[in-house]
Amino acid sequence: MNQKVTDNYSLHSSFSSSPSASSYVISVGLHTYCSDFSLIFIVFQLSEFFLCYYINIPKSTKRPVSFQFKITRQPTHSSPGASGTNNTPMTLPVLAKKMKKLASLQFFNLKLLLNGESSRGFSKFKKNYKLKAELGRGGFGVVYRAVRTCDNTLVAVKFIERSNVKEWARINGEQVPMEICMLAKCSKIRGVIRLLDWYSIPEGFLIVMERPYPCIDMFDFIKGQGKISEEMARFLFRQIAVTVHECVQNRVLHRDLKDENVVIDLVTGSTKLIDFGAATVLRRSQYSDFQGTRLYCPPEWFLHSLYLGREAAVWSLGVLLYNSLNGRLPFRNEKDICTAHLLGPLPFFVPASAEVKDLISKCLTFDPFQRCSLEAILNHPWMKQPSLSWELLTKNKNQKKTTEKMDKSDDHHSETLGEQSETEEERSHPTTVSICNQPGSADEGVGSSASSLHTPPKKQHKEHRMAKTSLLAPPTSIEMKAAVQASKTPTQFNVHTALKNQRQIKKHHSPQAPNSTVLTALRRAMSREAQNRISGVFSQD
Ligand SMILES: Nc1ncnc2c1ncn2[C@@H]1O[C@H](COP(=O)(O)OP(=O)(O)OP(=O)(O)O)[C@@H](O)[C@H]1O
Repeated sequence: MNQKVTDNYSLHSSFSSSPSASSYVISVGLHTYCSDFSLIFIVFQLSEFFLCYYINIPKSTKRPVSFQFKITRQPTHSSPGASGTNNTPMTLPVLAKKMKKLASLQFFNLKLLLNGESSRGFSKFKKNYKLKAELGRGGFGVVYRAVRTCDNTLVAVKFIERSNVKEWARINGEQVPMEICMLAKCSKIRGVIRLLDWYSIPEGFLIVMERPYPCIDMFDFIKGQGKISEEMARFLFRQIAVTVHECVQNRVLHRDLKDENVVIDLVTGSTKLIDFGAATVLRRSQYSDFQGTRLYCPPEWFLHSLYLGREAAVWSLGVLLYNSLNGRLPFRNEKDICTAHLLGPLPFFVPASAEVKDLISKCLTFDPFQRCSLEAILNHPWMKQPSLSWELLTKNKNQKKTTEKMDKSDDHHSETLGEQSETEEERSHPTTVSICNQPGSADEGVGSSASSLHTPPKKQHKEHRMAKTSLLAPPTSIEMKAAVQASKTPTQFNVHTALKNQRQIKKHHSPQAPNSTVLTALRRAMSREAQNRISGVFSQD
């Protein structure tokens, strides 16, 4: 056994047992949390065993220190069936499994004991912020409205489960999800949502961000308008493109650029890029991993499972701009993404200038090496045209309606997290869907299928994107083979078979949408305060 228990602790392989085999000693390496406790003694009951932690930490230790678990069979109790025969202790694998489960939670309490109250623990969070109702959710996180109690600043709090974190980084020596690190790196960029704070709880992380008020995400904004004018699209897109360029200059690649990840301040019209959950450090070489939204993903990913950072960002911006103007995505599925260029220019469902069409086609160039650069987007003639002010752009009735709606909706969300029932919570979020091409899913009627590229059906003309996309796991090699095959031989049979196969695969690979377990985790963390108090009693001993 040599298992990683948490990011900060590891169980080493040294089991030793007494001659009577009635007790074990497990040595545990403690890598980070060193404080000036000299001895801590805690007892837990594990099945028919008592588990004792002996922790001996010299004062001001800089090096990793170790402590021991001693597991002793209860003298009064013996259960032959459960884990062995009389006088036969649990088998090592069973014991190790139980230990691992128990240890991951107990280590968190241990950290509190060693360091006193953590400055990034849940009780500190509770002291500083008042959590309110849910604001939005995606594939990997739930975002809550909250208020900073000291000055009533409105904030958004995103909870991400530890198990959903794919990439880690370090801030001041502490291991954090890459999302926090990337947000911190972009904290000075005006168009990026500002990271205010973050907290670590055993189940995951709480990211505290600024929350413009009143605000709306761009998906809802476009949906509310049906479509937005070219002037409005320019006003918003220019800010987004500048922000993406600035992120890249800070060596941050967002990798999930889409309307759902842009928040619009309805008073000023300024846009804020959110959700750095798929972000990573920008590099010159190609990437072979992807966690973003597939309908915004460039063809090279589906065909070669590789992409270059800047080039992929330009493609996503092209999808975003097309979507802003048309109220629908340009591609319905991977096959569309890989084959649309063979079928001529993309259809437009609204009148659009030649300049904006030119910019979109330059962003959505099939060959990444021929695709325009981020700088070329910023210098494109369409981007250089003067735009109206936000006040003038929003003077029409529709936009006012959206603003008023947002004002009211915030008033409605005054209930605290503890008061919100789980059924209410589930009812209020029926829109998160997978991007599998299920009938009635987000992609049905969104964008253009290969067959509809030249002759858009009249019915589609009035349809708008109704539901948000969600994150999906990267395609498997089978999926990619299917897409490549489909792009090479676009006959109805192959396409149908390939997509059917992909659907089946996706069923297994889509991450589970967060459900009430996330909320339960938060509630559990709230009640942990009580548990910590009990741990405090042990420390006094
Ligand atoms: N700082 C914020 N201010 C206002 N609204 C926000 C903020 N952060 C997130 N939201 C809302 O919450 C929604 C979900 O947030 P976010 O995209 O970060 O979650 P996610 O789980 O990573 O989503 P996805 O699966 O789309 O990547 C957003 O679409 C937006 O509506």
